[in-house]
Amino acid sequence: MCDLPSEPLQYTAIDMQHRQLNRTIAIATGLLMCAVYVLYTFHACLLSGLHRSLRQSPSAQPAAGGTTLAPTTQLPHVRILGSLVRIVPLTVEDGATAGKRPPAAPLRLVSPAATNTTDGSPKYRFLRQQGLRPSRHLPDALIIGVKKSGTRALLEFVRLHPDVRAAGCEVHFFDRHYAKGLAWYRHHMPPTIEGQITMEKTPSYFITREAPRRVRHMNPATRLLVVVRDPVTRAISDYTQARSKKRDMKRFEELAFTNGSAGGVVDTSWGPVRIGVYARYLERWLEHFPPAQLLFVSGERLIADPAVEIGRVQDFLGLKRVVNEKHFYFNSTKGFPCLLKSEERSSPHCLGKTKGRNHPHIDGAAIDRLREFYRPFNQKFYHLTGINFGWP
Ligand SMILES: Nc1ncnc2c1ncn2[C@@H]1O[C@H](COP(=O)(O)OS(=O)(=O)O)[C@@H](OP(=O)(O)O)[C@H]1O
Repeated sequence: MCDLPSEPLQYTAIDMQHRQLNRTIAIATGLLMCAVYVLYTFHACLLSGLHRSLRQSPSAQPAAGGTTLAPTTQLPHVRILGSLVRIVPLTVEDGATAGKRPPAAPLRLVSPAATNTTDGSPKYRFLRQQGLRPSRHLPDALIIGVKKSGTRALLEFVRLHPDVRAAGCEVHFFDRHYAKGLAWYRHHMPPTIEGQITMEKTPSYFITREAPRRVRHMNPATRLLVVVRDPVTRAISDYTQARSKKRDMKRFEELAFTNGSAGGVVDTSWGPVRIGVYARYLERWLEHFPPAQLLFVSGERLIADPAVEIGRVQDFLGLKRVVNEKHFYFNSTKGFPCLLKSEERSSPHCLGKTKGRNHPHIDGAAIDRLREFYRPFNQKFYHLTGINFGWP
């Protein structure tokens, strides 16, 4: 056990009293600060609640309607296709609540021939919420042909334009389904909003005898796009497609010439050969449409320089040049221009595998003979169109 001096013992007792006092003061200060904080928070809540109820009071509501949305005048406006559009929050669903909204003025003058879409996809719901009423219209422009010349590429490229909407598949109205009537045809068109043009492509229209008259009957102002390609490569492409469906097909040379070889007469009754006599079909179209209503697109240039051809197409359709070289890249594996993105896909992609097939080897003499056969028809076609396509 150790002995401690008495003075140090006395000092420790005083020190403990001081410490006790300090602790009491610290606790009291803490309590005071808490009380001040609680009072402040309560006050702030009270003020913001008052402010909210003032904003929701009837005098602050828009005159028409009585919607729970912010007053109409406070909604942001944006310009879409040259029209001022009120932006309504997307969270408001169609139905009872939306029905209370003040009616938005339709921006499209819907023609009596148009059918309102019932498409419930988010895109159209969004447009309806903006007061835009998408509706289906008969085509303003048609890609009428020519089969295997690049018609799909042309359609996919031109529909990159935001003001173009196109039927995805070939509708075959003017050749196979004409009896079903224009209402049937219109129903196959995509919904559009004001300022957008409707397009469709069916390459067999070009060679359908009744098609020019029927298209004119639908609308004499219809713009017609014709993609053309060297008729010899077109014939081989046509044959390649047919052969892909029928494995035991005869060789190209056997079908293209009456005696089965290049030494014989060109068999113009065979579809792949006959279709390449473009001038013959064009003359029929020119009986019903003025030349200014037709645009001829080079299938070769559509591959070599798609932006240039699409530039011409946009001008012809009266569209701003939006689709340009920035939309394309050349895919060296495929050997064709492909798209960086499209309406359907946001990643780079090429046309399907049925476009840009490998062609079978065709005897050189057969090709020469076919070139010779087409030459006068090509000249006539150049004369009718005023364009020298430069086919060999
Ligand atoms: N970018 C691009 N990608 C792939 N293919 C392209 C492209 N541009 C033009 N082409 C050429 O289009 C040819 C097919 O023509 P169509 O689309 O008119 O064919 S169809 O009539 O609709 O069946 C197709 O013919 P084939 O090469 O014989 O397959 C192509 O040569």
